[in-house]
Amino acid sequence: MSDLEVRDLTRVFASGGTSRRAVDGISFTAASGLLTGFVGGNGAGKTTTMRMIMGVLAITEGEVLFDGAPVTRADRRQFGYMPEERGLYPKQPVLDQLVYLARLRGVAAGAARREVLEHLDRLGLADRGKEHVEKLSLGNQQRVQIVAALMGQPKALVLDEPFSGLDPAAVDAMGDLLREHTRRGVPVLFSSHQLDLVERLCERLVILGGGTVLAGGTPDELRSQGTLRHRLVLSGDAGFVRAVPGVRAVDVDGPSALLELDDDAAAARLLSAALERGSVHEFSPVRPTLAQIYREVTA
Ligand SMILES: Nc1ncnc2c1ncn2[C@@H]1O[C@H](COP(=O)(O)OP(=O)(O)OP(=O)(O)O)[C@@H](O)[C@H]1O
Repeated sequence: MSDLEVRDLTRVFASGGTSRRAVDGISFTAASGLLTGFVGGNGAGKTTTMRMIMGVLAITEGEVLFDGAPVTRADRRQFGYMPEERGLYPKQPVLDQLVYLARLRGVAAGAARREVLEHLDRLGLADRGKEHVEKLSLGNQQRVQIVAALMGQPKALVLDEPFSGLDPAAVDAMGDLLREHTRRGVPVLFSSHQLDLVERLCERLVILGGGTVLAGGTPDELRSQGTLRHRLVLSGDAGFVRAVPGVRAVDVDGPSALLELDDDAAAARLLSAALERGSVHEFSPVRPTLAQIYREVTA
């Protein structure tokens, strides 16, 4: 079991006499064999954290552990990394670059070629190997970047926005590929702004805001911390709910309303007011979505 762990990690950027704590004492674990989603608004500190994990940016304070020990340069060479700035050579053929990268990770020549061709095929790029990277569409360049990070059976994956710009078929292919790595026991940490996708794929989540960890856990754990809402569906118009004490209308649309209730007494008031006006078709709790949790913790 090789967890990737960050402990009290801090990065301060100093310039022109001012300093800014872009990452401020964060701790979390990307556990072995699990997909951990790293989410947070623009400027939350995700890229800075990933760069410190990979050693491309110096750590101001704190540490990164791999398999329980401080991460070494040799460990990092075995990590698959997809940096925000990407970094393939635009004027070189796709296949040559990927084989070269796989060889750098210690894969023998024949095996490297086979591995690259298989991955290109799975991401729908089987016939593009001879093309220069710059000739590909942005989405296809992104696919090539993904292949670059996955070569050579990496021991951990750190992927900055790997899903951005991918079409739904590529998202599915990518999800399947990442699962194959978690099945080998590899920790996978990836950042994303697509909460629906994170909710669908991840076993764990870390929500970052202003350089600190705002919340973390499994999607179910996070949902259970969120505000429970109720859906009310009536025979007539539901607009009256706005005037019921202890009831907050999140959304009212004709006979249907999504509500937050202060307590049981508010629920009782709401139901009796509804029944006075006609029949109640539905009154049920609504599980919070990850998007709702995200809005609550980052508010
Ligand atoms: N080299 C740098 N010098 C100074 N400030 C920086 C530098 N790199 C990042 N920052 C600042 O650190 C903060 C965190 O940025 P970071 O790129 O880590 O956020 P992010 O969560 O990845 O955002 P996004 O979702 O927009 O990519 C921002 O305020 C950013 O301006």
